[in-house]
Amino acid sequence: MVTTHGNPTDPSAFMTSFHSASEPFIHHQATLLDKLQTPIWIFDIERERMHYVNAAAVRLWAAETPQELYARDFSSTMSETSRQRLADYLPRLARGEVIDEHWSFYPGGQAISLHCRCSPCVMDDGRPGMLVEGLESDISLDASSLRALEAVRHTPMMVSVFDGQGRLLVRNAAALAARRTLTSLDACFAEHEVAERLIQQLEDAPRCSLEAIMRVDDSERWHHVDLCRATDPKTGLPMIVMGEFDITSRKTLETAQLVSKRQLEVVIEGLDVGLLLEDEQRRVIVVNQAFCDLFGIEAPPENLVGMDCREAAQSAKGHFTEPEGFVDRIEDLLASRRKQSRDLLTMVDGRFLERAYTPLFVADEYHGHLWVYRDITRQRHQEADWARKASTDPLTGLANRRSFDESARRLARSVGEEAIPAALLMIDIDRFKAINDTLGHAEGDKGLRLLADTLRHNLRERDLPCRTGGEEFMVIMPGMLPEQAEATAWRLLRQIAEATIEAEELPFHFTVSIGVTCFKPTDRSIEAVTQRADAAMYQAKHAGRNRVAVRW
Ligand SMILES: Nc1nc2c(ncn2[C@@H]2O[C@H](COP(=O)(O)OP(=O)(O)OP(=O)(O)O)[C@@H](O)[C@H]2O)c(=O)[nH]1
Repeated sequence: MVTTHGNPTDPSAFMTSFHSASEPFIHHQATLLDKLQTPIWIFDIERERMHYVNAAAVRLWAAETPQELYARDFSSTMSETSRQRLADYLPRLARGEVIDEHWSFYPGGQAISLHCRCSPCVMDDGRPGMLVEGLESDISLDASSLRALEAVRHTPMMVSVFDGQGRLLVRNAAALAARRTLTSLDACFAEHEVAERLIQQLEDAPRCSLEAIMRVDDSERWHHVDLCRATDPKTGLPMIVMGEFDITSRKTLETAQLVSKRQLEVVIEGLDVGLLLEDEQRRVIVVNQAFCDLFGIEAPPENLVGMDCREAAQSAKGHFTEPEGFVDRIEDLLASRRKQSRDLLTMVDGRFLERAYTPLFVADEYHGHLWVYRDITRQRHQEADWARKASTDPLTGLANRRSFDESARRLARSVGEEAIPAALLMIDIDRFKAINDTLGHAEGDKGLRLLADTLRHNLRERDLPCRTGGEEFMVIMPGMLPEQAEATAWRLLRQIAEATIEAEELPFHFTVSIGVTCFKPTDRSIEAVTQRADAAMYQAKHAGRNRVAVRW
């Protein structure tokens, strides 16, 4: 009927012996197999059918006769894990491998764990079959032990058992699937000497756990590894039981998080803005070096983590020109919570800080707030410089036409609203063309600068002298009554006439004509007042120059 061969690595030899055997001898062999106490059977894995079963094996399935088992449809009763195990066997048996594993049987409710040696064989129709010998029969286990055994067998955790020296004794399906070939504990670890260290460690402690890079069939993976010391119940020899599960995805995620956290720290440290992150209790979560530098804090930023920001604000308020305003504004912003905002802070040492407040919400839940402080002193100075340049005449340094227009408009408005007096002078150099033509343009410029200096040094602080055209100047005089304005005009006229310009060839003098007027509440525009000043100035020109004329 069926024959197995002695050398499982050579299935063809088995076929030869089968065909050369005589019928009676085979029959005799079958009878002999029934006499054995060792359960033996041949299973057709592909069809999930029993192909042969000896008398000792029949009882494992609680059957009365072999025929009963030959007729049985195992596919309907077989568990998915058992089917998977058998499917794994197929290629291994085809390679001629002999597989030693435990299987559980439940004849009549009794639990039996049997050490099965599974060898390849060829069945009558030439297809591959699996010959099983139950090597240790009748190991009766109580139900809970068996359940534990089954759990170990089917768990996705990789369970391997080694002897005291780390040589592999047995392992479950998951451990087998991870590493097809394995002989020692040492071969499990990617790093050398880890196994040796762990074996030593287990001499002092009953168990240990670690996360390690492990070698599996095709690659290296991160595993969580639990090792414990045990004793073989049969031999009394020490054993090491290792349980492993794959944590590669978690480790990859952790590494990515670690990298991005570090990157974030580097970015925060690299920022030249002071950054302070507070939690909802107003405790420091993150602060950078730039923040410490801005406030002259000598301690390293990490020392500030956990600090109470309310107290810190109180002790920092002295840095600001408006200390109470600094603290009150913080409280206002925190009370508003949802609004982002920017403030300008002026420091007592002359610096300007811009402070940005950003409340932090995660999924609509308030998680504290971020303060970003930026030193904008240079920017402010630059802006002031640009503004000054935009409103200053480069030759004389006096306010230019644009600045004159703005100031005159402002003054005209307040004269209209508050009825305060204000005067305007228009000053024009007499016969300036002749100066340019005879002495040259550069000498003419000296005359313009001298006139500017004379105005700058002989007017009140609140008066605004402007160069509004080539050789035309205006003076805005807030609070000045008409007669005072006229007197001032005559004084200036004399001072200008007396001034000497140190020219290259010969020192020279020049005179000016001045028109005087005042701002009136009835003026509809600044053009109205400038036209009056202009008319007065031309009046002075026509009257012979070097004089003051008024037009009220
Ligand atoms: N050097 C110099 N001359 C200027 C500048 N801007 C205007 N001028 C000159 O100022 C002169 C103005 O001449 P005019 O408008 O004819 O009047 P004026 O010669 O002063 O005679 P009156 O105003 O009638 O007394 C012109 O020669 C211009 O070239 C400047 O920035 N520098």
